Amino acid sequence: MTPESQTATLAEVHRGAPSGEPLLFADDLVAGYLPGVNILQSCSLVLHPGELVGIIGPNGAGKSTLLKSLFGLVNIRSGTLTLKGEEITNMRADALVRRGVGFVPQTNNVFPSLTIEENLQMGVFQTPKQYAERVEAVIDLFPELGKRRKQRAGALSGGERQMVAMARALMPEPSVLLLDEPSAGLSPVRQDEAFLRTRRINKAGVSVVIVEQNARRALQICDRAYVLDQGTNAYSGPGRDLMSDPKVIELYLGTLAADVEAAEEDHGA
Ligand SMILES: Nc1ncnc2c1ncn2[C@@H]1O[C@H](COP(=O)(O)OP(=O)(O)OP(=O)(O)O)[C@@H](O)[C@H]1O
Repeated sequence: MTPESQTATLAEVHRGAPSGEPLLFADDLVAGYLPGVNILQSCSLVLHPGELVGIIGPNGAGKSTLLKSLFGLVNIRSGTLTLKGEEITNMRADALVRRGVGFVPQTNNVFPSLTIEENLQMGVFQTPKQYAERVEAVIDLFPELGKRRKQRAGALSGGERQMVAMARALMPEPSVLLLDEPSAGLSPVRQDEAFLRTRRINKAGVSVVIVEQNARRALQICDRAYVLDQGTNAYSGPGRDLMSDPKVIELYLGTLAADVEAAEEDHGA
């Protein structure tokens, strides 16, 4: 492959990505859980400073697996992962936290027997002195948590737990935040709040990668997104471009909303 054709291919895989050195670069990852079974076949992603990048795609496409491989939780079998130009392939999660990467899992993401305050302390267990410095800035992003610091996390609703998990991940002041389906299991209103909160965190200077089932909402808030299918990159581009791309609509977003509207118009509703 000539350097020119390689550049063309890269531009296609990362359509719409800014130029310059990426903050995070996953290049051609092959990864999986069980020996001999690759879930990610050849998967790439770049995140530039200040970006909010989405990962969408059908069930089982490997979205969460890609996110976990960025945080050292799934074995990368080939390909490379770099953070600010330094290789971090298969680096352990605790080392990644020290380098400024935060991760919010989709489920089991709080310590239920600990209070909100203690959960936030766990976020900086490697650097406990940071707690006093960071806690008020983080509570500013989640004022609801400030009023309930002594409440046990196990007694909170799904949406409130999600807030605690995000707040805990923000305690060490990460430069990259990896979010696995922050809207999962929430009511539509709470989902909207989760998306707006994600955007606010991004605007506060944290670069974000978000995996989402709610593809339309994710595309509305993301600068760019990757559509995965069967463990590999299917499409990519700015969120709004993907939302109006007929192929993406047909295969991944569904046409139900448009169909319902058309049917209602036909029936004079
Ligand atoms: N811990 C695990 N051990 C073995 N296989 C797993 C494990 N976790 C996920 N997989 C497999 O990896 C594949 C991709 O799963 P993944 O959770 O990454 O998909 P996804 O795109 O996030 O799907 P969804 O939108 O349904 O959450 C699936 O076939 C799944 O069965």
